[in-house]
Amino acid sequence: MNRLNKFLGYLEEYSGALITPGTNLYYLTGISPQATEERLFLLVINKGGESTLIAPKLYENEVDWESTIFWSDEEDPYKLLKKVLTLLNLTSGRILVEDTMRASFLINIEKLLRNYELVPLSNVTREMRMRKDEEEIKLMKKAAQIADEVFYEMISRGLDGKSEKQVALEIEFLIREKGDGISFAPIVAAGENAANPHHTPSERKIRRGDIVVLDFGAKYRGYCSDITRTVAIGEINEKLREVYEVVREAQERAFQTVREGIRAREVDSVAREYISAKGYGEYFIHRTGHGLGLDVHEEPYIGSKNERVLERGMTFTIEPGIYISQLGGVRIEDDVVVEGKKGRRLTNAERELIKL
Ligand SMILES: CSCC[C@H](N)C(=O)N1CCC[C@H]1C(=O)O
Repeated sequence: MNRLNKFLGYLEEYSGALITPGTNLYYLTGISPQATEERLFLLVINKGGESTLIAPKLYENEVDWESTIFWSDEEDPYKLLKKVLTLLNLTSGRILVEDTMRASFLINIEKLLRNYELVPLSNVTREMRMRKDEEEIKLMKKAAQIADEVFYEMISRGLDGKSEKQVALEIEFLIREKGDGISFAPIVAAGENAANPHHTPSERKIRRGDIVVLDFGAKYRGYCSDITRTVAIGEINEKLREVYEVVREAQERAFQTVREGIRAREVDSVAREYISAKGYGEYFIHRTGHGLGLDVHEEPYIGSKNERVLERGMTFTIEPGIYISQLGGVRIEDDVVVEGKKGRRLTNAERELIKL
């Protein structure tokens, strides 16, 4: 059964859906147009499966959908939408709306949907997308392999003397060469900057004695990888060496607990309890991981409150970290898939501390 038909199966309590471009539209239809932020590009679908795509004329040669109305810059797309809603018998009820739809579109659309209750589309797609099939896992494995390769290429080139920004650019270039794009802007955080989990790469030069956090991911046919490795430039301070081993062991223990039937929060608590027992609990300031797929952050989140029971085919990261202001930080992250009684790592780059 194709994904759109499967989606229709979930629409019992809804009249239909309004879907703008993004990972849900791609997942359901394969349509993934670029640069649609400004002009309305909208798939309207009713629970019977009838649909019309309203798309800017700029995409005429690119988009191939059974029923499409192209609109030119001189036209008002909302007048077209009004007609389409009537044609598809979408006049009242509950309608699913893409969560990431721009407010400027939503404000205009709401005026046409006064009798509707708008419901986030993710209420349905979250459930569909959380369990990956074999084909999706193959694509994620490929995205993960690219991340591993880029890591090894970067450490063989060396980091000493380069700025964080330069390293981030090199990572991005390598990813774009090998895959389809980056999952997110690479994080390169050296020395004291490694204490900021989402550090923006700066002009700071990497030098001997630094610890360096490298966090990046590749996209392959839409699917993301996300890897973090922390390396040492020469000899690093003893405390950071200790912190590194605590994080490495916490990551390993959390990974070893992954299996079908366990709750997401239980994986989080294994990493968290270990780090706390070693005296660093207050420095582990984020969840242990997040689901990964077409989006770099999606369900299942591996956090202390998530009661979600893990199932075969779910994919997520395991990435505990310890961050100490003024000193630095360590994070080690792998992408993992649940395979029955155990998990399998999709990223496999060395986890022992690498000294460059
Ligand atoms: C999408 S930007 C952050 C990417 C990074 N790999 C990441 O997911 N995290 C870094 C700190 C924890 C974790 C997060 O939950 O943001």
